[in-house]
Amino acid sequence: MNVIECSKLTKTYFRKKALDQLSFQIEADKITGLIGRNGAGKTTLLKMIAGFIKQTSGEVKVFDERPFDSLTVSANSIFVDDQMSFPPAVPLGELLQVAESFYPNWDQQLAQRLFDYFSFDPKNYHNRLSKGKTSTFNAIIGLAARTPLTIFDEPTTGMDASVRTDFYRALLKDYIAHPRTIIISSHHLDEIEDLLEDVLLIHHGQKHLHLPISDLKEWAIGIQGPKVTALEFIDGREIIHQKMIGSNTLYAVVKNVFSESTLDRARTDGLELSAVQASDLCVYLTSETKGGIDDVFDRNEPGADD
Ligand SMILES: Nc1ncnc2c1ncn2[C@@H]1O[C@H](COP(=O)(O)OP(=O)(O)OP(=O)(O)O)[C@@H](O)[C@H]1O
Repeated sequence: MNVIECSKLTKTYFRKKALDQLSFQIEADKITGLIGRNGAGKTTLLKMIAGFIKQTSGEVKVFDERPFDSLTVSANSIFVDDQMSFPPAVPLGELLQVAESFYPNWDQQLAQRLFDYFSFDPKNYHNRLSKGKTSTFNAIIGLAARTPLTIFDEPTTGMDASVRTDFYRALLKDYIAHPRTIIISSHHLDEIEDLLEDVLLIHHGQKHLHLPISDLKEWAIGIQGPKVTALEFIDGREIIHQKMIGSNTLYAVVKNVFSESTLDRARTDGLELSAVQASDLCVYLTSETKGGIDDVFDRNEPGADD
């Protein structure tokens, strides 16, 4: 069963397309990573799924309903980000109690254990928390709510490395015990790839790839060797990424559509073949063609050559 179905979903802000004809489905009880560069449209998409904003055109269905203003969707989902707001006068300890009345599947014991583990003071207030602590508290709410659809938009903003690791581990453990549909957006696929079943990669508001993480790991292949041999081997293929190593060795990434015998021949010809990390592949696929950061510094001053 699909929990989310998007068809030609488009969102335009002041004539600029934040989402452009996005079509995909997300099955129930899967963890999907929504990956994309800054401004790719991740938050816009997630807010539309949560029913916070309306599309310009196309269709989005969540639990078979249009999510905007849908009671079903709001009762069965939670949207966790660093902007979550809570009543400012209610201390954190009481917020956990109040949350219980909002979410039918709320696990008070889990919430309290995580609250204590991360050393929250029940008498403190949400608007006095540091950035990382705010994200951690919000993540606790998101986990303990156990809503059928849980949306985490960059949930680890501000968390330090060990808290991020703990959070992802808690998420995985709770998901295994209580499977539900989870979408988690991030720029850092490497941090979350062990959690994920599927990856949805978006770029400039468009779907780039939507596939199981296991397929993504085999989607491309790295080819390294003498420049002429490597170029001959990948002739006619779309080069996703390339760099020279020294003056004569080329490393190139291309889509892995080769047969085993073709790959064997490449090895015999002296080419080294390697897997491409899923996170690196996403970076290559969404890189902007404006050179590297070094070009900003290496470029001559305007008019210097005049
Ligand atoms: N309320 C708004 N008004 C105008 N433009 C907006 C608004 N919200 C988002 N945008 C634009 O839509 C595009 C997508 O933004 P969005 O926040 O969805 O991207 P994102 O992938 O979540 O980015 P990031 O990773 O930086 O958080 C951007 O160009 C952004 O400037």
